[in-house]
Amino acid sequence: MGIWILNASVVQAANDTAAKHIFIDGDKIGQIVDAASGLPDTAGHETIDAAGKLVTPGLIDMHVHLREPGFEHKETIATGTRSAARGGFTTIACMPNTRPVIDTVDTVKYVLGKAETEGVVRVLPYGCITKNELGRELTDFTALKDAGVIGFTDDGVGVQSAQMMKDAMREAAAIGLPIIAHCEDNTLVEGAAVSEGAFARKHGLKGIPNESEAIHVGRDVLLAEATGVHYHVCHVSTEQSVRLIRHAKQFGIKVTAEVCPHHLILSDEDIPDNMDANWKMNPPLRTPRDVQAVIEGLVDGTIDIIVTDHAPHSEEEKARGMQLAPFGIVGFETAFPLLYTKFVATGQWTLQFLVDKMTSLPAQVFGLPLGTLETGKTADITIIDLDTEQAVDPAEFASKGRNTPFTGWQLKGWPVRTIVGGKTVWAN
Ligand SMILES: NC(=O)N[C@@H](CC(=O)O)C(=O)O
Ligand SMILES: [Zn+2]
Ligand SMILES: [Zn+2]
Repeated sequence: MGIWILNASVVQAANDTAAKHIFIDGDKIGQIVDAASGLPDTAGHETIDAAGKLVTPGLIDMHVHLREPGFEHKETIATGTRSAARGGFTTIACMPNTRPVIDTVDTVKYVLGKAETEGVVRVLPYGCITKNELGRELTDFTALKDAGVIGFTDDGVGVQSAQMMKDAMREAAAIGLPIIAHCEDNTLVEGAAVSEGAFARKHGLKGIPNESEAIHVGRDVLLAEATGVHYHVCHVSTEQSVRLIRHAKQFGIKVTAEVCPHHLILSDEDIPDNMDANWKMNPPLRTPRDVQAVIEGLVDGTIDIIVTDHAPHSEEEKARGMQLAPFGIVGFETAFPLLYTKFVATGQWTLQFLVDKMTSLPAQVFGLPLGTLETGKTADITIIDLDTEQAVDPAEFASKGRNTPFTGWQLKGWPVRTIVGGKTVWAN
C-alpha cells in the first residue's frame, strides 16, 4: 500500500503553482502526475487530500539546538524533533554545545541513537572544532567523521585563535567536511547583551558592535582561501559580514552563509522597553540598516540559506532579565509562517525563492541527497496551508522552549502535515 497526495499545489517556477498528484511508494516518491489529467486509480492506497494546499520538499534546517545531552530542561531530542516536525522540517542539523559537548565518538553515537529511537525527523549532528569548545585543542576530526558528524563547529562561541582556526580548516579540508563558524571576537563583546544601536543608547546599555562578528568573517575567509576548506558562516547579522562574504565569493573562495528569520524581520528598534529577554539572542538584533543588508545578501545569493538557530531556554532562565538571561530564541514553529507572511504574501519574494532557501539550497550547500520533489527521491514532504491566518501561541509549541519575540503575531503559511521517509510524523 502506498499513499496518494491528491491535488497538491507544487511550486513550479516563480509564483506558479501547478496542481499535482504525488504517489509515495514506501520511503520514496513513486510518481508525480499532472492533476489536469484526472484522478489516478487510488484503489488499495491511502489518500491525502491536499487541494488548495502547498506541497514542498521537507524543510531543512542546518542550525538548531536540541540541548540533549545535558540540558533536558530546555529541550530533548524527542521534543525538539517534534517541534521541528510541527514547523514543517524533516531534516535538522544539531549543534554540539550540549553537556557534555559533542566532541567525542561516544557523544555522537549517543545523539544519533536517541534520534533514531526518540526522534521523529532526520537529525544530522555537528561535532566540535575544539575539545569542550574551549578553543585550546582540536578534536579528532577523522574519528568524529567516521562516527557520523557532517561538519565541525564550536557554535555558541567563536574560535578566538586564528592559528587554531587555520589548523581546523586544514584538517577539515583534508577529510572533505565543512567548518561552520559562529563568528564572534570576545574582546569586543564582553558582557554586552544587545547590539550597539538605538535600544542600547536609549537604555544606557553597553552594546555589541558589528565588528565583533565581521572581524571573524574577514579573518576566516582569508584562512579559507589559504586552506581551501568549505567555510560556512553561521547566523549572519551585519552589513559588514555580508560585504565580506560577497567579496570572498567574487574571489572564488569556498564560502557559504546562513541567516535566521529574526535577523531578516526584526531590528534592535523593535525590542520592547520592558527589556523582555525573549528578544535576546546571539548575534543580537542589529540596526534597520543591517536588516536591509542581510535581506539584500539573501536575495543576491551572498547568503545561501535560511536556518532557525532554534535555541530553546526555560521560562525561568529567560525571566532573569535582559542582562542575565541566556542568549537564544526558539525558531522551528514560526519560521515558515513568518517568512511567508512577511516576504512572500507581500510580494517581495516569490514562493519558489523562499522554498529553495529552506529546501534545495541547504541540501546543495551540505551535499545532502534531499530537498527536491522528484520521482525516485526520498519522500520527505511538507504540506502547508497558505490561507488560514492564525496568531503565534507559544503555549501550543511542541518545543519545551516558549522563548519567542513573535507571540501574538498574526501569520499565514502554517504547515499542516510533515512526512519523513513516507511516514506522517505530524499532522494538524
Ligand atoms: N543563538 C543563540 O542566541 N544561542 C545559542 C548559541 C548560538 O547559536 O551561538 C544557544 O545555544 O543558545
Ligand atoms: Zn552561534
Ligand atoms: Zn546556534
